[in-house]
Amino acid sequence: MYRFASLSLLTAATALTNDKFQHVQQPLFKDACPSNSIINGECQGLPLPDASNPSFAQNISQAVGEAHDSAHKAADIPWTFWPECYSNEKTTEPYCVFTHQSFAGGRGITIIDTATNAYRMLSKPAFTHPEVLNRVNDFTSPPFSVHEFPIKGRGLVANKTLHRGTQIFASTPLVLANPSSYDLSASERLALQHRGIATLPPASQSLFWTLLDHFKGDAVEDRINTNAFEVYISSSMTHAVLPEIAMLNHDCRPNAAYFFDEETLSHHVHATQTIFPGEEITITYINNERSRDRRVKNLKQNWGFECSCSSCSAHPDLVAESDARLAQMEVLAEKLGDWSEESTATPGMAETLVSLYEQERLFASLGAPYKLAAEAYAAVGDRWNAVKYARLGAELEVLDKGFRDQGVGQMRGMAEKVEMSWSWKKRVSVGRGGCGHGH
Ligand SMILES: C[S@@+](CC[C@H](N)C(=O)[O-])C[C@H]1O[C@@H](n2cnc3c(N)ncnc32)[C@H](O)[C@@H]1O
Repeated sequence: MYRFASLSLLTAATALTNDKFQHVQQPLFKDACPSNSIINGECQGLPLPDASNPSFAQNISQAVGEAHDSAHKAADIPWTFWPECYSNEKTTEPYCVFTHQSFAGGRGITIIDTATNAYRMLSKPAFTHPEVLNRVNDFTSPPFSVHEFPIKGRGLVANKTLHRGTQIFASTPLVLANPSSYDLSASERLALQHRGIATLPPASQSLFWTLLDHFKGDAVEDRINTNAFEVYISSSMTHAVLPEIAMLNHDCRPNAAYFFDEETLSHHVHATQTIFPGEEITITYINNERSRDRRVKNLKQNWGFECSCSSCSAHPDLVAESDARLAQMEVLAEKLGDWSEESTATPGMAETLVSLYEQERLFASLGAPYKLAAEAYAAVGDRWNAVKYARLGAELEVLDKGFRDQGVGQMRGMAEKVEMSWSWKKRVSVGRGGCGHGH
């Protein structure tokens, strides 16, 4: 019997308090009181940061309450708790834990990163213009319910019809953790992670503890590793834990796509095809334009699970047909991407490529073949088909790459003024037949 529950009704595990994690670092400034730490004649134990060039004391562990008081007393610290920081000979800058409890209307965020990166994030509209998050983290009437599946565990199931382009939800991360913090010793890294979770607002801590811990290692680190997504902020890759999107299971033929918007620090999930009530909403964790064996291996190696989606578990005869189509797609994409004089690419090839994606049910990935088709038609001067595919390409790519993506902008520009696009009549020449309709 399947069990349905709304996301907000998920049982929350008891949040760990910071006390549960015993940290044994000795304070470096044990008996000293730095001159800029004396407030109202009282020593705060840690030097105050200069907001424009913050430098926090390292390798000191304060109790959570103490860290809160220190941050509260300091006039120029934007964080709710005084950051705990560690460094060693491998790190170029200390790694700290920065928690901001009022971020995103009180959902809070904890950032495990260098002060340089954390303050860079702090300058994003997500912090400076909180109203940009007004429509984010709204789960009052979600278009899905949580459902327990055999083998793969919990997943999200649509409770109403979702059409292509419908936003399913948008949310901000609870944790942003720079993977370079692995340069710290395990005890220091875990100290930052545990402090990060223990200092989130209680409701967000509870959400964190509902997450799956696939690898059964340290309770916090395991939940981060099982559920984190790689995102880029100011060109720097970091791991984002988003508890709602972490409920979405993988499918090699997904019906939803997501992107991370680094300005608003928010993750957006949209339907890429019609999803009917009762259908599971799925995303992909990997590149699906690979053979079945490569996909299965990738999921096992990087995510640690045996893929149970329909295209992973299909009959070997069907797998062979699918793999043959995927191989044909690779050849066609390569030919269409050849802009040399010797290129044999035609709009017909682009139509075949689009059709192969559809036959493979790779609807969420159609943006790429649409773009190639738009360029192939533009290259022979076929305005209307070029515009048709440029619009379709922009529409789908935006769901996967975001509103600010350069490629999306290019497709929009092409749909607007195809004659100005770089590929316009690129494959029309006397030597190529010159009739304006390709080969
Ligand atoms: C981000 S979580 C997804 C939510 C998870 N099912 C839960 O109960 O919290 C990723 C984990 O879900 C499971 N999973 C996701 N997609 C799967 C699939 N297609 N087949 C088998 N297991 C899957 C794996 O255990 C994987 O490590």
